[in-house]
Amino acid sequence: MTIQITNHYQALTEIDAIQYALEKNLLEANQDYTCKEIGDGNLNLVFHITPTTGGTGIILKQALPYAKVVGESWPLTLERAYIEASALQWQATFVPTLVPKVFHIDKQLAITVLEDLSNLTILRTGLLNGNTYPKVGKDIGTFLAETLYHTSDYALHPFEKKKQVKRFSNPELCKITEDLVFTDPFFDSETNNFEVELKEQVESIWANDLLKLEVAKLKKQFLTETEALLHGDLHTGSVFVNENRTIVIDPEFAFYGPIGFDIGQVFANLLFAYLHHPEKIDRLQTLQEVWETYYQSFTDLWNKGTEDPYTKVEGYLPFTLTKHWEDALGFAGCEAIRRTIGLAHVADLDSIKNQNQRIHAKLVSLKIGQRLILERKSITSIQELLSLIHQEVSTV
Ligand SMILES: Nc1ncnc2c1ncn2[C@@H]1O[C@H](COP(=O)(O)OP(=O)(O)O)[C@@H](O)[C@H]1O
Ligand SMILES: CSC[C@H]1O[C@H](OP(=O)(O)O)[C@H](O)[C@@H]1O
Repeated sequence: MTIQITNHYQALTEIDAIQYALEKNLLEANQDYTCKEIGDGNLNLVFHITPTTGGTGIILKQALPYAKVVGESWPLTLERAYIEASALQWQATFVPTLVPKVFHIDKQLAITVLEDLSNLTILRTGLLNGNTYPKVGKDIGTFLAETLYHTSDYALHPFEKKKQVKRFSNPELCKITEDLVFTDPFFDSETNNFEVELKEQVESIWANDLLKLEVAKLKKQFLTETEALLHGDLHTGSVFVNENRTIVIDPEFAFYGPIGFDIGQVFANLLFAYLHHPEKIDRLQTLQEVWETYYQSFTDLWNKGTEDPYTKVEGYLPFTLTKHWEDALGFAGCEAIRRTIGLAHVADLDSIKNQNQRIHAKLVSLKIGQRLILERKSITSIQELLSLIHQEVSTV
């Protein structure tokens, strides 16, 4: 079967993907290739095309016009593919070694052709398998500081910043987060999914108006603040690693939002890695390194000079970093709760085979999630955060 390369969208097959890449001169013509669809995410097709003789190939990622995890009943804009590719290209200007190379973009077919990273491991998988990655905390901290600072009002002229806010308007993907992270888990919604053993705890969340008021405030921030271009879905399944390299992939949820959202998602997903392997304290050391690197790198970028004269005013930098910290804790709390009882779970918790241990880990996640939301303004240091985590792991 061959595909006509037209302006009309069609979802590719594995054979189509090879032909497409050959026609676009993305592969050498005088070789044979094999192609496998390897997408394990919730939304897209990911084709891995390699020479039949072996070795590195290319990745062809194509958005489907619906959410793959649910099916055609959940239509989804194809424009997200272009947002993802554009975010990767912009991020590459700040952190070229921390994002995959983009070889080709096709807006009509919602295709992005990317560097093949299959010799690396998805961070979530590597951590679940018991591996440790000494560089990853610093690399993610650097990624966060560089991408968030350089796309913010601190670094950009206000005209340029507002142009970028428009360019990265991503309402359909934001709506997924608004529903799945901030709303559904806090109400008795159909999308929720949790074990019966969690019911009592879940119902106490649904009945807790004080908690819901704080989540409402966090959701409002997500809806309205345009601090920087966020990755928007920065969990450990969005990071490739080996001992030497860290590569952040999959920014299809990119949009202008509150800086603490990206940081908080990283915090929560490292917490899940720790809850899976509570004997592996390095997961929390990584979390600490993410924050400390972020703090130092953001400070250095700020001190080098910014667009806004107010950034020279004493107290403004600590005020800003305190806001990022408090927001990160609150957003981490929402992520902890939604990945435990909402629609999209994480393998870190779901794959714990022993039933008692799994339920314990999930109860801890729910408890920590609630405390981070409620106490985000009174947890003032990384040490306090780590003590809170240790306390909950040993007492629930
Ligand atoms: N550049 C790449 N190199 C190798 N494998 C990749 C690459 N990008 C994605 N993958 C594989 O495809 C999977 C899904 O990719 P991802 O971008 O997370 O898709 P989705 O947007 O559907 O979540 C990843 O978990 C990884 O296994
Ligand atoms: C219906 S999308 C659910 C969920 O999936 C996205 O994550 P992934 O990167 O695994 O595709 C995102 O976190 C959404 O909230």
